[in-house]
Amino acid sequence: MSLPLTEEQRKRIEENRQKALARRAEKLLAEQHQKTSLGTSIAGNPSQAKPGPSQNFPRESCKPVSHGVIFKQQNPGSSSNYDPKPHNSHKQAKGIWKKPEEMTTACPGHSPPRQVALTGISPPLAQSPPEVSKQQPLGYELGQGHAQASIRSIPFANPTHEPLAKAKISQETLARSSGQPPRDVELEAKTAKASTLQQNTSYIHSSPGSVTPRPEGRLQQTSGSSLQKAAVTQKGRCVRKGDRFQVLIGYNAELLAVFKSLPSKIYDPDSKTWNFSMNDYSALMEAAQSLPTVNLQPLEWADGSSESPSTSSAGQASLPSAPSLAFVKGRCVLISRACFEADIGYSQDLIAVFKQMDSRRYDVKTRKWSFLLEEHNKLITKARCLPQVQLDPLPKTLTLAFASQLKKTSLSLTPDVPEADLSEVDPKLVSNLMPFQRAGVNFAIAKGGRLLLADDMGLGKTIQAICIAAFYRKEWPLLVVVPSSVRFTWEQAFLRWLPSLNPDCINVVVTGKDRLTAGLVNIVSFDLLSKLEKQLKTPFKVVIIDESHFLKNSRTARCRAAMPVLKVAKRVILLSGTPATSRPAELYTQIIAVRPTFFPQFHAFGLRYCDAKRMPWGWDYSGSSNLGELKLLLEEAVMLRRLKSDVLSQLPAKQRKIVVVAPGRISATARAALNAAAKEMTKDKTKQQQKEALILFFNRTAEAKIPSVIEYIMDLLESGKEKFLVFAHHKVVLDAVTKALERKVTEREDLCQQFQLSPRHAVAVLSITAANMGLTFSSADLVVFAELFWNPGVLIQAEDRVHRIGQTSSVGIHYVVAKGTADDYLWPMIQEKIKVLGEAGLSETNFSEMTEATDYLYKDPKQQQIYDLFQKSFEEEGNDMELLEAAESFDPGSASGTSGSSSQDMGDTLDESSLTACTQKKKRFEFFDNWDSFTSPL
Ligand SMILES: Nc1ncnc2c1ncn2[C@@H]1O[C@H](COP(=O)(O)OP(=O)(O)OP(=O)(O)O)[C@@H](O)[C@H]1O
Repeated sequence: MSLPLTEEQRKRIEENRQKALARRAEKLLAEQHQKTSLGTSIAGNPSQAKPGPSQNFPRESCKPVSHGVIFKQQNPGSSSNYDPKPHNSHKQAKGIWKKPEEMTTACPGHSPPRQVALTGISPPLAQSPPEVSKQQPLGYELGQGHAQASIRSIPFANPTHEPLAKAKISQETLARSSGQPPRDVELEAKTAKASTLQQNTSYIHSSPGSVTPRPEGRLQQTSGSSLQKAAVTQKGRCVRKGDRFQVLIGYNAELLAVFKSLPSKIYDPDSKTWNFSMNDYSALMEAAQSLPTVNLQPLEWADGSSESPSTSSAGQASLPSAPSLAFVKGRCVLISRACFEADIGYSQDLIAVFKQMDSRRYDVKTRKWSFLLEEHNKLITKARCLPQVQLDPLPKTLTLAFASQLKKTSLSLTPDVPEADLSEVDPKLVSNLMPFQRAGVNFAIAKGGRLLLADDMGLGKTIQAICIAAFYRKEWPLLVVVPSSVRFTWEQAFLRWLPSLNPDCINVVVTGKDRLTAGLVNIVSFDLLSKLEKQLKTPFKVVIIDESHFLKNSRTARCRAAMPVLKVAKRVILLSGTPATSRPAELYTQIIAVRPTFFPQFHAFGLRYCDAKRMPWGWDYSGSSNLGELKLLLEEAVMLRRLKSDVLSQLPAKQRKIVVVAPGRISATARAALNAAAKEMTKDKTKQQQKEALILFFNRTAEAKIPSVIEYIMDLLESGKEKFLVFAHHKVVLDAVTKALERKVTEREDLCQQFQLSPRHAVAVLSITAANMGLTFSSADLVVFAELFWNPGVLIQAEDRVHRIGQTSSVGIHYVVAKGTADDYLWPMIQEKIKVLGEAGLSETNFSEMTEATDYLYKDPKQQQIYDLFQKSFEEEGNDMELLEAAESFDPGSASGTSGSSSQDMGDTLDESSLTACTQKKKRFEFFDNWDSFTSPL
């Protein structure tokens, strides 16, 4: 418990205080003489008075960045606020600050900081606009003085709250510039004295006249050294209180007057303490420093560091004669293509500099100043002349990326992209490009063939990538790195869009023994690339990476294999609908793959965009910060992203895609079984025997496709496809997919770490025949058919579970087909039937025009025989049920492979009323793992 002061002690305190005040008044007077003579010339600085061309400022350019989310922000709150974390620490930032190359300019028009401060009609709060200054109750100058400046506290607008004796001349100078009358220093000194003696002020007093300091504010008896702040100093400290801070200190009348003058003051009668918003922090610390009887420790941060050495108790030791060491630091942040803002605390000197910028603009809401990029270097040069201010410039990467804006050569809000000359590219491809796809190709070519094409799913990244690569055809051989399950789909796309390309020139790498450079177009999976990369003697000049977010983790074998290839390539075309699924750190490898000179060190990127935090175990880069700026940088120099909603008018309602799965995934046993079944069909047999052979072939197809189907679904999940339906009709396929997804759900926690899978993932596994009607899944926009069905009407009905009223997006429909299986016959049969229906005006759908493999039809006579058998068998009345039953009961383990126990009700379609029952119906209708998310969009 603290003891009350004795009469003797109080007398001595008051004497010391009076002495200190007198010394300060003297010093201020002497100093102010000096200031007035220097300050007058600067006061007339015309740049300050004129409003500046801020009206010319492109308004929209300062709009916050909106659509096109490329990742989900983890801690959005951290992005815009002043960030006192390690990277901003005084020590570290100072290192940057002192860099010789950044100090080259000899500070044109350099004037001592105190002069700038005196001329500025700065508002009392860091980010207040000039107009506000007159209304603010706190009128003292928050000096950023250096060694000669000494204390420059200027009187309060409200004299009853003046905590300090004021220097008359300083006062006059400020009053002149702010249009206020000069004040009387002596009178104010008296007022200050009176206010100090107001012992009945209710603060943390227990009784009038007796100070009962809190433990933190225990009165101290000092040694009386001349270097000490005052004979008796009241110690206190600032502590965080939510987004505000609280001051823990004993009673001090002067400090109390300061408290009362701060706009954000709140007194908490319970704790008997005052708290303030962070906006008032610098002002309070500044004022507290100039009080000889107060020793206020700055806020402590989580890492135990103080905010600024200037506000440490050591910094106060030499008061009152020592200068204020207050230090404000902050950084420039890009807010649009054309402008940046200063994210920094209050400094009157700095505001004076801001006011010298012609393009200055003040945002009353954010309380931040912003400027055109062309004034960036000017502002930084001037700010560097202020010893108490550290305003970090935009990172070099940004100044390089926005060089044209910095040099004032372009102020447009969107980059100008010239039309590329595509006369050398196959006309079939060029004429089929949708307008936005053409714009994508133009963008890529304007960027020298290096970009991350991050269009939404299904917008045709493949056709654009092929077109971009074809533009650089003279630089081929081309390397295309893709997820394993889509290697053959890419082959089909090249065949479709580049008829000029000889099919033999396409090399799809299927095993670790194949050559990576055998073709003019070489298509390889990520995993095989890591095995074969050593084969590369001469580098590929043109490289496409599909699903480039597979490279997001630099420690994976995929990434380690691909990055060196990309580093030496001249053209790098990255494709991904989801370049990052959860955090900006995932973008780093893709950014440097496109622009190797950007952020050569990950740490610098992490500090700026990943909210990097130092932890006991190292740095944590899992957060996010400055996302608006990151988006601007990406859009300017790295990435092009359009959402479906942006280009919906150009898209068909349904986009069908045939996914040709790898024949290599079909096991030797399954292949043998398939071949045997196919042979049976061509033998001269009875109708019934032929039908049985067909059923067997059909069933073996299902079995053979299982690994490829599962691989494709897993790739979709890893590619960030969040919600989709999978249709199949063989029980074995439904079971296998269900099982694989169940495993995935169980493994989710591991997978979340491995692939950063979204918790929003939801997959519905449905039987084509049991769930093709009556249900609505319009919150999904992707349907995968793991198997084909001979009746296109049933397929279209199944497609329409997603494509129906309520669906506002274009729907992607992927048909998984495997060469050398029943799909070879089913697919052409479906196309044929659709065509007939279309001609009769019964169907609007044209499968063949909408899909890659238009020539997916085998014309050898034996195959024609099988095809005819398919047509016959599947068209005959009553055969549907027989085939379905066979599909349901197919047991791959059984010798014949044609039958098992015909168990469940087949072919029954579902309506809404039976929905609940169906969700229970195992193997027919499975959801992974969020049924509700399909019916009510997330
Ligand atoms: N201009 C076009 N003309 C005809 N078909 C097109 C065109 N653009 C895209 N398509 C078709 O749309 C479907 C989807 O295209 P693609 O697979 O390239 O999309 P994507 O952007 O790569 O999607 P994802 O991210 O899902 O892989 C394909 O079947 C493709 O052939």
